[in-house]
Amino acid sequence: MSTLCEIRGVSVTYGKQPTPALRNVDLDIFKGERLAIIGESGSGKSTLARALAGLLPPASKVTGDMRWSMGRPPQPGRDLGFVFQDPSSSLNPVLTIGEQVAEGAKRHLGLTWNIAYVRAREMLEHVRIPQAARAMKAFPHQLSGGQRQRVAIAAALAAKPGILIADEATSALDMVVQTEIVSLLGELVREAGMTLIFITHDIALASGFADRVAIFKDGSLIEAGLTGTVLTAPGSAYTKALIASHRDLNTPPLIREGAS
Ligand SMILES: Nc1ncnc2c1ncn2[C@@H]1O[C@H](COP(=O)(O)OP(=O)(O)OP(=O)(O)O)[C@@H](O)[C@H]1O
Repeated sequence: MSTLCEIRGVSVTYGKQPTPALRNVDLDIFKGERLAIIGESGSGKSTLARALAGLLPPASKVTGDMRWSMGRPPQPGRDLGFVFQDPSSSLNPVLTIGEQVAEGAKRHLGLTWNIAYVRAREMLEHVRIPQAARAMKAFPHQLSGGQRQRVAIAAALAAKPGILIADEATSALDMVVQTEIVSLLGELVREAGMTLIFITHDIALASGFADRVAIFKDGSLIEAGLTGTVLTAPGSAYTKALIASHRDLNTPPLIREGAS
């Protein structure tokens, strides 16, 4: 696989904060992979996502290099789609579902409203919103949380970006809907050949579908590698503890006997 982005020595400090939120991170992101960024709350996962998307607040200080294969940072919305934990934060409450999904396609692909509207409906069908034609005319509050997240995914993908960042995109959903959305995301990125950066605090969820995992703690990258390798032979006591904390009676094993 070729490299999409080489992150080298990247540190991020917000405003006047005394300590950096991200410290000296070295990580490669490969084209077309599903990479899970895993860590507990405050470990710097969202900071890394915002740094990759160029969406850090203006007062933050970034040092180090992010070398993109296309020779420039991706343009949010066009080259890179973002799905957040709370779809309400990315969906406009006073626009219909159809208008907001069409908006990205219109703006970034230069489509007319009519064509963008057709594309929006195709996208809603693609993310399996029931009765897509009807949903086009609905407002966000008229849909369930899982359906709103499907709409947010459709909006993020409307301009056909090559990269999708899902930042705790399923954390607010119940287990069944969470599993459906994760498998939908996996399927969509695979068929479009996109790169997925999946940010989560849940190592069990990530282990189900990520090609590689990167474990963060207190702003530092602890280790990164193929999912099976990191889970079967973790290189740090912290990763071992994270894995162990998921081995309880309510959680299925991360690695099944005999799985490769
Ligand atoms: N805009 C901001 N201004 C100041 N500090 C911030 C800002 N955003 C995040 N931080 C701090 O940076 C550190 C890393 O936060 P970040 O949101 O990246 O972690 P995270 O792993 O994504 O956690 P969570 O899952 O809770 O969002 C935390 O200490 C947080 O308080």
